[in-house]
Amino acid sequence: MKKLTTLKIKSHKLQREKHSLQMLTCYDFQTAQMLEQTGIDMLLVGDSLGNVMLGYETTVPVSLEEMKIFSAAVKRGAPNKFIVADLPFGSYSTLEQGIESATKLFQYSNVESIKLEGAFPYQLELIERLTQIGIPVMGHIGLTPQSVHELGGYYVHGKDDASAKKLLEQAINLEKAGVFAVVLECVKSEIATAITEKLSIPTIGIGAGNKTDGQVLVINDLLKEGPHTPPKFCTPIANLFDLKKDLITNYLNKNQEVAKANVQPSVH
Ligand SMILES: Nc1nc(=O)c2c([nH]1)NC[C@@H]1CN(c3ccc(C(=O)N[C@@H](CCC(=O)O)C(=O)O)cc3)CN21
Ligand SMILES: CC(C)C(=O)C(=O)O
Ligand SMILES: [Mg+2]
Repeated sequence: MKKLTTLKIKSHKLQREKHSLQMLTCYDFQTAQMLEQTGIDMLLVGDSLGNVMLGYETTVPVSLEEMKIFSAAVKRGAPNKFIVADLPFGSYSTLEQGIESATKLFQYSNVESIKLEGAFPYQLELIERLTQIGIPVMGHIGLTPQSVHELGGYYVHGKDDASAKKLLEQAINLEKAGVFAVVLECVKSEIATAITEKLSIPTIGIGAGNKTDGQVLVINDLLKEGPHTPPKFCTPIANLFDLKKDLITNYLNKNQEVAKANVQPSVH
């Protein structure tokens, strides 16, 4: 399968009845090697790596250096996939800082594009500037986890008229600013559908119903790599945590038996 391009992604609307854009997060070399051999459209080196790879409570502590290391590893494992890397919290707090951070992440890791959260005026300007430099940008609105402390928690957005109107405006502004696609995270299904109808670029949903142009999930949630139940919008297709735990436990027990059998019984 040929690697996607921003041009192909932008024209996805023309064939959206035929194909849903499928995206999963990926953080490491070997998982990237595995996904490289699947039909997946796009990989996201999400700042959710802070949660699932590094054990941070939120995505807020994730640094640009960490994003650079994981993004470069994923690119080495999946050179023929279209890769998006998240700009982390605090790396695009001003226009100039955002340009510098995005350039560093993009150039170092060699990924195809970057993603940033929000649609405030300075962020729209940042998106315009980045696309002018040659860095494709994916937008992200609704639940923007980097703002969890400001938002006051993880919840579904677009529940009332004012919030729904704001989301639609943000999505339209992002498209005007030049994003090639936009993530709608935890957006009320009806609003996500309305945004999807309105935009000419694809929408990628997570906890936003099933009418978006594509879907993204955290791969560790999908495979249940951790001990806790994933967010309710994700139904795991496996339980790798228990599977790996049982395999290792069996291996340890077998080794103990072999070790015991090898020891000469002591004579009393
Ligand atoms: N492992 C993981 N999966 C994710 O989907 C994810 C991350 N990490 N880190 C970054 C953000 C944060 N996200 C989150 C985090 C928590 C909820 C959550 O607690 N949801 C509640 C429902 C909240 C409500 O509706 O009020 C749930 O029970 O699923 C949702 C999305 C999505 N992203
Ligand atoms: C949940 C997705 C959209 C994300 O931004 C991440 O994994 O960091
Ligand atoms: Mg993210």
